[in-house]
Amino acid sequence: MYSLSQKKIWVAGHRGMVGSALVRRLQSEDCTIVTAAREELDLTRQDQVEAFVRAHKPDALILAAAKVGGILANNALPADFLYENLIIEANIFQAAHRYDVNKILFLGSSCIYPKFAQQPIQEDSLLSGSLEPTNEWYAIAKIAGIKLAEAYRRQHGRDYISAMPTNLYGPGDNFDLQSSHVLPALIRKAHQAKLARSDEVTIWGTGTPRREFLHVDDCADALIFLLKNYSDVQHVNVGSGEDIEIIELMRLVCRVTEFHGAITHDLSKPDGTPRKLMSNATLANMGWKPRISLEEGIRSVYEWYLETENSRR
Ligand SMILES: NC(=O)c1ccc[n+]([C@@H]2O[C@H](COP(=O)([O-])OP(=O)(O)OC[C@H]3O[C@@H](n4cnc5c(N)ncnc54)[C@H](OP(=O)(O)O)[C@@H]3O)[C@@H](O)[C@H]2O)c1
Ligand SMILES: C[C@@H]1O[C@H](OP(=O)(O)OP(=O)(O)OC[C@H]2O[C@@H](n3cnc4c(=O)[nH]c(N)nc43)[C@H](O)[C@@H]2O)[C@@H](O)[C@H](O)[C@@H]1O
Repeated sequence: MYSLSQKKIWVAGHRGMVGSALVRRLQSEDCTIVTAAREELDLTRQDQVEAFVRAHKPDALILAAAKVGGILANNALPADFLYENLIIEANIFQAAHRYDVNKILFLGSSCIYPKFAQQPIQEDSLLSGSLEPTNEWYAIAKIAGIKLAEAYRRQHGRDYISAMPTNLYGPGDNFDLQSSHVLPALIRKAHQAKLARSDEVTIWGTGTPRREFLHVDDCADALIFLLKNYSDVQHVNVGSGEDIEIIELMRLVCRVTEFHGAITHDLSKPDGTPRKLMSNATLANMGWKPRISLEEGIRSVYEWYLETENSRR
């Protein structure tokens, strides 16, 4: 058991969707939260990362900073997704070890697993097959992050661990229709179609791929649970244990947003991996489970979207 009491915890990426959920969750712990905005600390710059870690000497850090995006952004910007994520990870692990930060929680993603991995995906299917081409650049960088945690543990005895969250959603998500993940895009599209009194709304691809979703507040809770209770070389899946077809997800979003038109398909856009439901047995066996149902989560995010709509335009 790792106690957070009186500890200094650096949340790297605290302005992002996951980072801000982690800050909310850590506020109920007896710890000091350390943060730095990108303007004062660019994590792609080794000198800046070293100076920051040397100056602040956190007891632990959670790496929730990354170049992140949906299927189209991943496919369109392979160099950015590979380079930025690799260098952020390399800088942070190196500086943490150099200045004696003994605890890191690294965040990967369910896209690290082979495109046709057996479902539900067990942690040990990593590197057992080919990756999904639309996100292999990001996946390779995330696999490197897992291996950095493993390597520093093996070579230097560091307590560095990795968690693989499934597709996340929640307040603070990116609603840009080109670069976002599917759920914020569908909420925005359905809402805009309702306002425009349109007869239809368009989803990308066939609608047959299945995805697993977890509310970011459940994810943050699971991550703090792991930080406190887990110390091993094996990365841990963080998911809800349930998945849904994209077309069904759109129907659910239409119900929540009260858009009653038809759903059409843009087949020029990729489907990506057909299914990536992760096994959540490792976390469940440790006693953690999610609390927010998908419908409840979508309703609360839609409320958040409406409240913040004006500030986003
Ligand atoms: N969203 C998902 O569905 C999902 C699923 C699985 C895993 N994850 C993982 O969760 C983590 C966080 O994702 P997220 O959804 O919260 O993404 P996000 O909302 O885009 O947040 C990423 C954060 O990283 C910061 N950042 C990126 N590059 C930086 C740099 N060079 N220097 C300083 N800060 C930098 C961003 O800063 P700015 O605020 O300045 O842009 C932002 O605060 C990532 O590791 C991701 O792989 C996310
Ligand atoms: C969690 C992240 O998942 C990402 O994969 P992935 O689930 O396919 O990424 P998403 O962009 O969430 O797309 C999931 C599925 O939803 C479909 N989809 C339907 N309509 C839309 C839409 O309007 N916008 C978007 N974005 N999708 C849409 C999309 O074609 C794909 O089959 C990876 O690229 C990342 O690397 C990361 O792992």
